[in-house]
Amino acid sequence: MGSDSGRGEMSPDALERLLRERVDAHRAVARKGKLATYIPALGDADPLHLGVAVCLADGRIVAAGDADVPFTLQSVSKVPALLLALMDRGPDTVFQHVGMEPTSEPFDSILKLELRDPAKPLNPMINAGAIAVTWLVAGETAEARIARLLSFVRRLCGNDAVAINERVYRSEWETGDRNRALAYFMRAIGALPREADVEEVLAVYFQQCAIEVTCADLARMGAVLAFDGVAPWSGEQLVPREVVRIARALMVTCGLYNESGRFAVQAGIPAKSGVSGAVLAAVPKRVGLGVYGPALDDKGNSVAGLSLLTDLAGVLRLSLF
Ligand SMILES: NC(=O)CC[C@H](N)C(=O)O
Repeated sequence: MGSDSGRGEMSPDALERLLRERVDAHRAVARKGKLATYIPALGDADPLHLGVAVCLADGRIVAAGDADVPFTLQSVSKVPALLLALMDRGPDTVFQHVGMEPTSEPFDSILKLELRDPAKPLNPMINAGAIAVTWLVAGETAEARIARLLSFVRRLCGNDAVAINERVYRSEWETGDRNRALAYFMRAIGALPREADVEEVLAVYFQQCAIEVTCADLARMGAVLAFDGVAPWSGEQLVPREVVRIARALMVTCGLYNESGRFAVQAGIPAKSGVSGAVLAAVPKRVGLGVYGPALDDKGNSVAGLSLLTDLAGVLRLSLF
């Protein structure tokens, strides 16, 4: 693994040994967390699973633990949705509809919106902001927008087989009252325009959350972010550099909701979590990481996943700061 911080190279074999050892050391941390059962289908996961994959500068994947267990993106999908909306509309338009400030509230909070403080969602990494961003993704119909998003995620993951988990999608569609309330409230206060079809926006949002991947897919997505929009396995520029820069900044400040500050201090890596236990991480010019550990802490972030990433950030000197 390339390093510009004086550590020199670590061979893929040595990295794999390190990952295996660190995964084993952090498995027990999962016992402190709980599955997200407010989306009933997520309750079927094994809370003790823990997997990690690293995508290197040459596109190679090194993985350990339960890295082959599939899981849904959930809030990790907020990153590709933001990238695509920025590419479709440009930053000026996107940030007319969503802010760029961190939150001290949980990811699904309505509080700040109700106080109109400000009258648009705080940032694209919380549910309200992501719903606004999903609405900004170009496409004539809900079907067209989710099709564009899915094909974009496939490109970022370097995997054409990535698909939507219909069971997880339906499970959230049937129980997603809180997101429904958020989205209708947003339309009521003008944070979504009057002409927005809220049910359609929610259909796209719930489907993007239900896109199913593995740790390797997530690690490749992280690598595209780490290498300024270029896919290391093909050399293709998938996302403009400036758009990637915006996404990485928001991942550092907002990616783990009201736990982003602690993680920035302790690990210092741009990251985005999801309630499935997914964590996407991107270390600029170094590596992309995908972590899966479905037991969550009280902020809704993978408890063992974050402790594993914090540990790896220390051992491999990955902190930006
Ligand atoms: N934090 C998350 O991963 C939330 C995503 C989930 N689909 C929701 O909207 O509630």
